[in-house]
Amino acid sequence: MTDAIRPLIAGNWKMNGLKAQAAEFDAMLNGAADVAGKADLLVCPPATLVAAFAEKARGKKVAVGAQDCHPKASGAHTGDIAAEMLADAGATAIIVGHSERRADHGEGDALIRQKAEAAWRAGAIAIVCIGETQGQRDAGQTLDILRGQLAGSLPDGSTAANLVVAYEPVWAIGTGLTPTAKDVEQIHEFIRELLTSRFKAEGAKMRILYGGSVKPSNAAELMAVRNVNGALVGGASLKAADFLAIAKGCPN
Ligand SMILES: O=C[C@H](O)COP(=O)(O)O
Repeated sequence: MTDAIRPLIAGNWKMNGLKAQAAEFDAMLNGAADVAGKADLLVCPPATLVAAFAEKARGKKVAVGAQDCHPKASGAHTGDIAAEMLADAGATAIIVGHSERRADHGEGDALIRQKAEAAWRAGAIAIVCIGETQGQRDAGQTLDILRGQLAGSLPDGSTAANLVVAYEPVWAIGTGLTPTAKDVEQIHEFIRELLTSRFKAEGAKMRILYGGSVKPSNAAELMAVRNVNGALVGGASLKAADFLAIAKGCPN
């Protein structure tokens, strides 16, 4: 029964956040108990803040994650960060394949799959992002794109415990635009069918997050959609009040 899946509200701070923003994270920690009945909370700050946030979050109801990792565990890869390093800093989940990494760094499905496996190797959950661009949507290619990204990015061995899928239409990210609830329902149902077909019972239990301009004013409608098991939140996750309000919007 997919309806019994506990929602996850994950905040992706992207390339935002200095030590001074720790006060906003403190406010999230303070407010988390009020929304704990609604959803699990995860904040993915920039890598520079993972260790400090994880230390603050110890014993609290907010997990700390990271936004990307290198597929290898160590080696001569200047500027890169291994999943093991992020886990060592306290990250329990790692986002991989975000559309901004696909676009800015030319990351493809095969690399993203290796990164998801790297997250597992380090003991972290992989949050694998998929989503179509505006051009692909206009060309009627959305389902083909999503099918291909899922097939290529998700490793064999994915389970409800080690993998989360985040559907993020690229045209909805940071634009204030969102698909209609009906569109989200159809696409999440399509993703669920593919997950169940490949991963059987585990696929039926996997979380499928929606991401793209989620905010307090639209969270309740989006989170009530069948097969939407939480959100991957960008801009609105930088403010504790908005992030917590989004979690409050999850159905009981
Ligand atoms: O990872 C988060 C998504 O890219 C959504 O970003 P946004 O909430 O700012 O649209």
